[in-house]
Amino acid sequence: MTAPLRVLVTGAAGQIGYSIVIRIADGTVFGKEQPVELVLLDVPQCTAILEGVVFELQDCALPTLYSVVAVTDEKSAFTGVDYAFLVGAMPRREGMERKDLLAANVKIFKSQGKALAEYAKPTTKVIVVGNPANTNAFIAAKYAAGKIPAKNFSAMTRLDHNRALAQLALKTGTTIGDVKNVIIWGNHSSTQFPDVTHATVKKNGSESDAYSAVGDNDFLQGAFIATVQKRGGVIIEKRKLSSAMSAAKAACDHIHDWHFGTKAGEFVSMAVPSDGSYGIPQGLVFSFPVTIDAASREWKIVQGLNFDDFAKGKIAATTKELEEERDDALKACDDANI
Ligand SMILES: NC(=O)c1ccc[n+]([C@@H]2O[C@H](COP(=O)([O-])OP(=O)(O)OC[C@H]3O[C@@H](n4cnc5c(N)ncnc54)[C@H](O)[C@@H]3O)[C@@H](O)[C@H]2O)c1
Ligand SMILES: O=C(O)C[C@H](O)C(=O)O
Repeated sequence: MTAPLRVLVTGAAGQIGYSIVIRIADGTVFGKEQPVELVLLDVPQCTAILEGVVFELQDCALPTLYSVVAVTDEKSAFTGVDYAFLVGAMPRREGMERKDLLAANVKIFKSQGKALAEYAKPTTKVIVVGNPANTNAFIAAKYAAGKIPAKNFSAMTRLDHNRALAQLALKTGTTIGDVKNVIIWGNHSSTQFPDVTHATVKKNGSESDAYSAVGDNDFLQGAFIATVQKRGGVIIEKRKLSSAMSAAKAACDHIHDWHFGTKAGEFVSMAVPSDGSYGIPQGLVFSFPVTIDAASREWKIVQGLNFDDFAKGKIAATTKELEEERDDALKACDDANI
C-alpha cells in the first residue's frame, strides 16, 4: 500500500472545516490511490463538534481515509504532518476589512509557526486560509524559519483566482474550462489586482485573449476588478457568514495543484514569499502567477510579464498594504507573550 499522507486541518469544527474535510478524505485532493491520515485541530471548547465531524467522516466509509483523529493541542496536531491546511482563525463580519482581524489572528499563526518548526516534517507544505491570509502566512513562515523553508508556506488567493475565472466565463458566455491564465496579484484583500492581460478565452472553437473575447475594456478595468476584489464582502452581506463552500474548494484546488503540478501552458495564482520578482520586496507573501512542477512539487513564479501604468499603480497599492500589514503583524507578535 502507498504510505499514507498525514494531513492537518485547523479550525476543523468551523464552516470551512466542514466543507473541506470530505474533499481531502475522499481523494479529490491527493488522488483516489493515496491514503490519508487526517488530523483535525480545533480549540478545546469545540471538542464535541470535532467528534461529530470525525463520526460523520467514519460514516462516509471512504476507501482513501486511512484514519481520522480529532485533537485540541498543537503537539498532537503538527507532529509528522506532510500538508497543513491552516484554516482556524476568526472570520470577519459585515463592515470589517480582513486586516481588522490581524490583532486577533496573528498570534495563532505565531504559535502555529513555532509548532510547525518543532513537530512537523521539514518538508511540510502549508496553505494559510485564515485571514488576513498573506500576512498570517508571513508570520507562520517567520516562526518556522530554520526548520521549514519559507518556500513551503503559502496563502490562499485561489478563491480570488476562481472568482475571476467565473466572472470572465459569465461575461463571455463560456464555461470555466474555456478560460485560463487569469492572475491575482498581491494581497487577499480589496487591494488585490485581478489581471486578465494574459488570460485567454475559448469561444466557438477558437482561443483569443480576454480583452478581444470580452470586447469591453471599461468592464475589465472597472466592474470586473471591483467584483472580484469585493466578492468576499458581498457574500458576508448576503449570507451573514463568510464564504465557506467556495473557500474550501479553492484550498483543495491549491493543494491539489501543489501536489500534482499545474497543467502545461497554464498558471494559477498562489501567494508565496517573494524572491524579489517584479520588484516585490523579498519575503513579502504576495500572490503571483505560478507554475508547479509535478516531479519536484516546487512552484516557480512566472517571469517576464509586462505591466502597463494601470497595472503598475494597482501593484504598488497592494504592495504598500502588505508592507503595512507585515509591520503591524511583527509589532503584534513582539507584544504577544506566546
Ligand atoms: N483566504 C481566503 O480566501 C478565505 C476565504 C474564506 C474564509 N477565510 C478565512 O478563514 C478563516 C476561517 O473561516 P470559517 O468561516 O471557517 O470560520 P469559523 O468561525 O466557522 O471557523 C473557525 C474555526 O477556527 C477555530 N479556531 C480558532 N482559533 C483556533 C486555533 N488557535 N487553533 C485551531 N482552531 C482554531 C474556531 O474554534 C472555529 O471552529 C477566517 O479567518 C476567514 O476569514 C479565508
Ligand atoms: O471576505 C472574507 O472575509 C472571507 C474570505 O476571505 C473571502 O474572500 O470570501
